[in-house]
Amino acid sequence: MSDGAVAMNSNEARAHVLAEALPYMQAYENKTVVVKYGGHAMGDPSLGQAFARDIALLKQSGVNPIVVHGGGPQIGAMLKQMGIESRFEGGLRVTDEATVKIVEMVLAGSINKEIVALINAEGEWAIGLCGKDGNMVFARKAEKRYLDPDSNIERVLDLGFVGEPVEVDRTLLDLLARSEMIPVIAPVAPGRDGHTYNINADTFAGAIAGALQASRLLFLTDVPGVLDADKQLIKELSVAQARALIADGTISGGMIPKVETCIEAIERGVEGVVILNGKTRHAVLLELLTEHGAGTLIVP
Ligand SMILES: Nc1ncnc2c1ncn2[C@@H]1O[C@H](COP(=O)(O)OP(=O)(O)O)[C@@H](O)[C@H]1O
Ligand SMILES: CC(=O)N[C@@H](CCC(=O)OP(=O)(O)O)C(=O)O
Repeated sequence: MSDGAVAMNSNEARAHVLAEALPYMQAYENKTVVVKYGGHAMGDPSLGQAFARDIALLKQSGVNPIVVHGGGPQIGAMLKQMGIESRFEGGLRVTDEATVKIVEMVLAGSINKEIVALINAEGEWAIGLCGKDGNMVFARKAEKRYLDPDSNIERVLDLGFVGEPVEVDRTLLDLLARSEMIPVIAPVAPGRDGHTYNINADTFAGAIAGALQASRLLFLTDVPGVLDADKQLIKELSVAQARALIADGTISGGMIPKVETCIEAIERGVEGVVILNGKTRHAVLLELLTEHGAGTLIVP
């Protein structure tokens, strides 16, 4: 085959892909898509680059992408280096005063700027923020209640400086949506009490998506989606089914805040919420711009 024929074929293939993607691109034009980029989905540099390319392409296609990132494993590694042990309750990191400083340093510092740099390298203008910037998010101390099996009395777990977002001011995000900038947000926010709070990145992404009435909220993690007791992917999950899987223990650990956030986001009016594997190259584009959505779609 001549070089010309190869070029023709690859051009044809590209045209075919574009023609298929066009209706989806048009459907998302000027729409907000919040992408939660989990710490487990990061790691491999070429995957990070592919992720950044997807976000840049969305912006270039007229979509308004907003990245909220995590970094749980990276925080764990830094704490370990400093001789601090990580402890989780119901998927949330118990966060004392020393820990919250490291959390802010890792999330709003190194990870945030790495993602900003990756998107900028794709020719776009990313801007790194956390809840503190532009008074975007205020949090309050999280209250996790549980039933003490010995006394049958409801107790409150003290997780230290773990917060839950209670106020989201969209002024800055609305301003950025009208600009060339792509917001990349770390899940750290102040409280009205003057403390800094560590917020689970899923919960934070849900609050942002809810406040903006986003068209889509995507959770990029390290598993194909929500798995059943036999480790098989559940393609669609109703709110009632999701609650039952949490109650019977099929959904555990970090998947609990993720699924709870999906439920809340749907209740707040986010149009579609998907949990999918961020380790699949170009997972974001494949999910949004092709017919074959991957992962678990949560429906009312
Ligand atoms: N039913 C389930 N289906 C899929 N993953 C689950 C389930 N129950 C628990 N998990 C765990 O949840 C993890 C994803 O949550 P998390 O570690 O917080 O991810 P991320 O860092 O991407 O937010 C999976 O790697 C898996 O170990
Ligand atoms: C309160 C709480 O647990 N905060 C999380 C924040 C980071 C996060 O959520 O990161 P992933 O999305 O990678 O899990 C933590 O300290 O690990």
